[in-house]
Amino acid sequence: MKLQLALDLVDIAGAKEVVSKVAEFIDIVEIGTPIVINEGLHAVKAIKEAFPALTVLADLKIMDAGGYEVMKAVEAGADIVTVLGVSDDSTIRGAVEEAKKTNKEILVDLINVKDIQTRAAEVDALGVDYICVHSGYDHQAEGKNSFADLNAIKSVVKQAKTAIAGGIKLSTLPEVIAANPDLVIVGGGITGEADQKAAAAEMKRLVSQA
Ligand SMILES: O=C([C@H](O)CO)[C@H](O)[C@H](O)COP(=O)(O)O
Repeated sequence: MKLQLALDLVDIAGAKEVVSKVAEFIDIVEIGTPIVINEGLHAVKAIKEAFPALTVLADLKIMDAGGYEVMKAVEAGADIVTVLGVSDDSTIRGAVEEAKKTNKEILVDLINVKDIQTRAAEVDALGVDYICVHSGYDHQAEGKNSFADLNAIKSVVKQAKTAIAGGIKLSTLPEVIAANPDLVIVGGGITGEADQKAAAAEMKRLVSQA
């Protein structure tokens, strides 16, 4: 099981500062959608250049033009790029084809997908690398989480790795680990802590034991 740090509410300088504290405890660093909106793909390039040993995920949440947008993210240094599960099969197919050209990976985010079991099985058949259940900020504000969704997709996903994101904290991590995803994605559960290094270290310890 791997740990991904999601960086959302910071600029490039702030992202570098957080990663320099926790790099030894994370497997993947995510350049979150809000950073890409604020800073563009320069943020992906800056973090890859500063931390070349880390796998970098660009959370573009692609909805259309899958091949082109994956190409631009990979040019900037992304190792993994996200595409929305609600997008058309042709968008996901284009993203997968483009990523495969350079041995990069695609994570499909099932945020706002209504029938997640059916869509998870469909995108699994399209050859994506990760399928992620995700309660976004707006769902989190309504008290929702994706823990049950993870169990639901695990029974239908045969090929891809599974991932979970959305409001995961140290207190809820054991419940997430019990559902056995391949990848746990944590943003505020690390970045919002007074001692980010300690939070990341403890999360890495728990995730590594699974
Ligand atoms: O993808 C995310 C969200 O939609 C904002 O772009 C976050 O990276 C993801 O939810 C993880 O962050 P936390 O919920 O703070 O753990």
